[in-house]
Amino acid sequence: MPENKGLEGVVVANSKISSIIGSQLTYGGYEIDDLAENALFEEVVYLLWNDKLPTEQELEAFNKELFDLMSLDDNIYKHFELYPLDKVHPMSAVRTGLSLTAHFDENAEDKSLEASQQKAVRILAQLPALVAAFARLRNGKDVVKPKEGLTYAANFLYMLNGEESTDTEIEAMNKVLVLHADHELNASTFTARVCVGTESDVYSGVTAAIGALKGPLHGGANEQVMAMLKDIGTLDKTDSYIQKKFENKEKIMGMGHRVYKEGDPRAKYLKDMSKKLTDESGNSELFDISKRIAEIVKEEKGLLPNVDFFSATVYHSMGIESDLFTPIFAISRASGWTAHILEQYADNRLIRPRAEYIGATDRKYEPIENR
Ligand SMILES: CC(=O)SCCNC(=O)CCNC(=O)[C@H](O)C(C)(C)COP(=O)(O)OP(=O)(O)OC[C@H]1O[C@@H](n2cnc3c(N)ncnc32)[C@H](O)[C@@H]1OP(=O)(O)O
Ligand SMILES: O=C([O-])CC(=O)C(=O)O
Repeated sequence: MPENKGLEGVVVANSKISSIIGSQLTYGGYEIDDLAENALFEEVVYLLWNDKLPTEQELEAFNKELFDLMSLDDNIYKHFELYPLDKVHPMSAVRTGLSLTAHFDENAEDKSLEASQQKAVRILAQLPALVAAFARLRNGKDVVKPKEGLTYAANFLYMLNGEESTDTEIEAMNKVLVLHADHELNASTFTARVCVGTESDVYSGVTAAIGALKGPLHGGANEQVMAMLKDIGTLDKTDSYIQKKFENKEKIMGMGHRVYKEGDPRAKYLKDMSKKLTDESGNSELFDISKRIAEIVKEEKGLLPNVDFFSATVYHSMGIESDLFTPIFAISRASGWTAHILEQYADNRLIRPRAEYIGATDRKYEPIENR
C-alpha cells in the first residue's frame, strides 16, 4: 500500500489562490471570516483571478462583462429538448451543458492567456444561467433571462425563481457562494489542474472538475445530507438512525474532512444561517436533527461538520430542490477552478504520478480455444 493513499498530505503545487493552515482558510491572504462577512461574491472572484480586490470602477466593469455573457446561446436552451429532463441529474446536465457552451465560443481552442481569461468569465457567467434554465424547464416553466443591475447572487436566484428574491435570501446566497469559492487542492480543483496540465483547454478542465465535484465524498455530499435528514424525519429518530449507520459502517454525509481535523471554518457560518433560515421557514426540526447528528458524530467518531453539512438546510429553507445543491456549489467553485487553471497554465508541468504494480506477472498468451 502506498504510504500516502489518496495523496493525503502530499504537496504537489505552489499556489497563491487560497491557503489552509489548521482551521484557518484564506483567499489571497484574506481571512474567510472577513470575506464572508463583507464581500460580494463578484469581488471574491476578482480577487481569486487577479490576486487583488477590485476598485469600484474595476468591479463595475467586471459586472458588466459578466452580465453581457450571462444569457446562453439559444441552441443551449434548445438542447434541453433532446433528453428527458426529469430523469437526468442536474450535475450531469451541468457537466454536459457546460461542455456544450464551448461549441458556441469561437475562441474555444485558443489557449492564449487573454482567451483563457475570457473563457473563465464566460463560464462563470453561464453556469448560473445553465442551472436555472435546467431547473425551470424540467418543472415545465419558461426560461428566465438575467436582469441587468442585479448582483451575481441575486441574478442567479432571479433566473431560478422568476422573481426577485428578498434581501435576506440574496445575502444568504451571496455568503454561500463566497464560502464555497475556493479550497486549495480539493479533489475537483486537482482534477481541473491535472486536465489542463496536459495543455488541454479551460472548458475541458472545468467539465472534468464538475465530474469530480459530483461525487458524494466531495460536493455531492450536500444533496446526501438532505436525503439523510428526510430519511430520519423527526428528532426522536436521530440517535437510532445514526447508530445503525455506524453499525453498518456507513459514513455520515457532511461530516469529516481530509484536511480539517479541528473543524471547517466555513461550517459555523452555514450553521448560523441554517438556524436562522430554518426558523424563518418553519423547518426548525431539520436544524435540530442536524445539530443532534453533529453531536453524536463528534462524540462517537471525533468528526466535525464540513461545508456540505449545514449548507443542505440553508438551501432547503430557501425553497431550493435538493438535487440543485451540488450544482450551486459548482457555480461558486467555478471561480476557484478557473483561477487554478490559469495558475497551472502560468507554470505548467504535466501532472503524472506513478503506481506500484501489484498485479500478476510472467503470464503467457493462451489461444482463446485453450482458455
Ligand atoms: C466539499 C467537500 O468535499 S467536504 C467533504 C464532503 N464529503 C462528505 O461529507 C462525505 C463524508 N465524509 C467522508 O467520506 C470523509 O470524511 C472525507 C472523504 C471527507 C475525508 O476522508 P478521509 O480523510 O479520506 O478519511 P477516510 O475516508 O479515510 O476515513 C478515515 C476514518 O474515519 C471514518 N470516517 C471518515 N468520515 C466519516 C464519516 N463522515 N462518517 C463516519 N465515519 C467517517 C472512516 O470510516 C475511517 O474509519 P476507519 O479508519 O475505521 O476505516
Ligand atoms: O478541500 C476539500 O478536500 C474539500 C472541501 O472542503 C472543498 O472542496 O471545499
